[in-house]
Amino acid sequence: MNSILTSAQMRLADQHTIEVTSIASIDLMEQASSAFVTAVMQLYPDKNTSIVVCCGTGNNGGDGLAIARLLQVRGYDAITVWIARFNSYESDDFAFNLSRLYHTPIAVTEFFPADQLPDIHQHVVIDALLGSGLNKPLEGDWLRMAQHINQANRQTVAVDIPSGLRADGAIPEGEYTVRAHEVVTFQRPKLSFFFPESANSMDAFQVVDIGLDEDFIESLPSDFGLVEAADIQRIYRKRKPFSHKGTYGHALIIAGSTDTMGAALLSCGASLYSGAGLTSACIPKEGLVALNASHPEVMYCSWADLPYTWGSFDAVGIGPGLGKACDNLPTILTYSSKPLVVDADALSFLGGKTALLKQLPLHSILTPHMKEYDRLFGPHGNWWDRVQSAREQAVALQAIIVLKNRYTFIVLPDGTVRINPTGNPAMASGGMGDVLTGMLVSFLAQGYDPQEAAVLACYLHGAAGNQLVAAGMAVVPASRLIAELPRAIASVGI
Ligand SMILES: NC(=O)C1=CN([C@@H]2O[C@H](COP(=O)(O)OP(=O)(O)OC[C@H]3O[C@@H](n4cnc5c(N)ncnc54)[C@H](OP(=O)(O)O)[C@@H]3O)[C@@H](O)[C@H]2O)[C@H](O)CC1
Ligand SMILES: [K+]
Repeated sequence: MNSILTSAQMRLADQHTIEVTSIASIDLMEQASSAFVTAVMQLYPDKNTSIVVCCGTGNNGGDGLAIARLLQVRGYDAITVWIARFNSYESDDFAFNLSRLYHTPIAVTEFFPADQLPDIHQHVVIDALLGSGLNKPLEGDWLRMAQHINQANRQTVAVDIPSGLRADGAIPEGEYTVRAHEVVTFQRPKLSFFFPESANSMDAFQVVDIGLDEDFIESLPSDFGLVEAADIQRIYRKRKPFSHKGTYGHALIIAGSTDTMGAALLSCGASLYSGAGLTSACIPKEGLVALNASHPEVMYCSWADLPYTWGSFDAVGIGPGLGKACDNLPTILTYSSKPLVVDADALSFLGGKTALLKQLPLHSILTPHMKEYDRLFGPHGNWWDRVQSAREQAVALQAIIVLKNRYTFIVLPDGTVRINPTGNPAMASGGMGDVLTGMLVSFLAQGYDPQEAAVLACYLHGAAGNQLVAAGMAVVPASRLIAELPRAIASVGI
């Protein structure tokens, strides 16, 4: 897992690296700028590409100056530098890099408050106005400069972070930032990149290694970690020789109603294709023909039989398309406790029912999307507040809250958050949540502990979608995703 640092911690890592490795801060800036330039050269290999580097006067601007020089050294001839001299501040490394720039043929123009800004006719804008040192919203000349860059509508690449975007904390609605097509960020992604509000500021990001001390970074306490393929390799247990269906557990999906049987079928299919030894469906009887036709391997269990068969299940998922049958949830919670996944209608049913929420088995997995989350725990004005609230709720309920989004936040009972990196917009369609629920139940039934099951299911769900996109699919329907799950699992280990 890659821990994600606050901007204050990033500064610490910066200082620590300078002290321990005795690298001078100007050389660290050079390393960062060089890594940025390598990324830009891949994005725009044509050395005739005209580029304007817009610099502030702090270290983000210092990076910008070094980037301009290094681009020129590597053969890019159409480089222009703009400097925003909107206050008297200059960092030492900015000043040093400016003196170096004067030994190059690069044209430098300085802009002072209220100066008119010329049209941007270059193909690419490199945004090095403000970085992780941002401490207030853009206003005055800074705001005008950011608007000018955005209005030019050029390919924009931000250094470390789009100017005006905060690295962590709530992103207020309507906060103005430079809008970057690509962010080349240093050493670690910034926390705000994973929050939906950042979509106004950037399309994509890539992380470049600038040589900060990794051991030190990983030793810093962090509440947020980015799940990596290595975590999945560590969690996933290969199927054993001489194993049989009993080895991989019995999953029960309680889902579906007359009008929403599809949700139940998707969950059952996902459980099956994620490797549960047995999957049973507690669905209305009128769904049986469809169940047998779509997943003949899945067994049927009636509501009436549930109290008697309950002991045979290793994990239970409840909610997809369940509708009015959610009224049975309080009764189900009186049965012996089992690893439980609560989704969709069952989550809405639990909204405001604090006593019932507290009756959920320890380390149950709740899988709300934004609206379901707010129905459960009250409205939230932004994603930062929602995630902070989920951290409190996960601790209070000793539950795992899988807050679904482009980057799903897996909030653990100790209040820490794992961010899932996999998934893509081709997967943005109905039924994906039902698939995730089936996967979660399947992994619980197979004996993964709830935290492992949550990380594994979220990662492989997105990985399957990524595989289909890589294979040429522009849209990934949920039923197609199910069929891809075995291949996503195989990519971890057979
Ligand atoms: N470890 C690393 O990741 C490295 C990062 N590098 C680069 O350094 C920047 C961070 O540089 P820093 O000098 O700390 O800060 P900025 O350049 O982002 O900002 C400079 C000053 O700007 C002022 N400020 C803050 N907010 C605003 C605003 N809204 N409007 C105007 N001015 C603003 C603030 O000064 P004040 O006096 O106003 O408080 C800042 O100090 C990082 O992003 C990387 O690009 C290194 O190059 C390598 C190591
Ligand atoms: K920037």
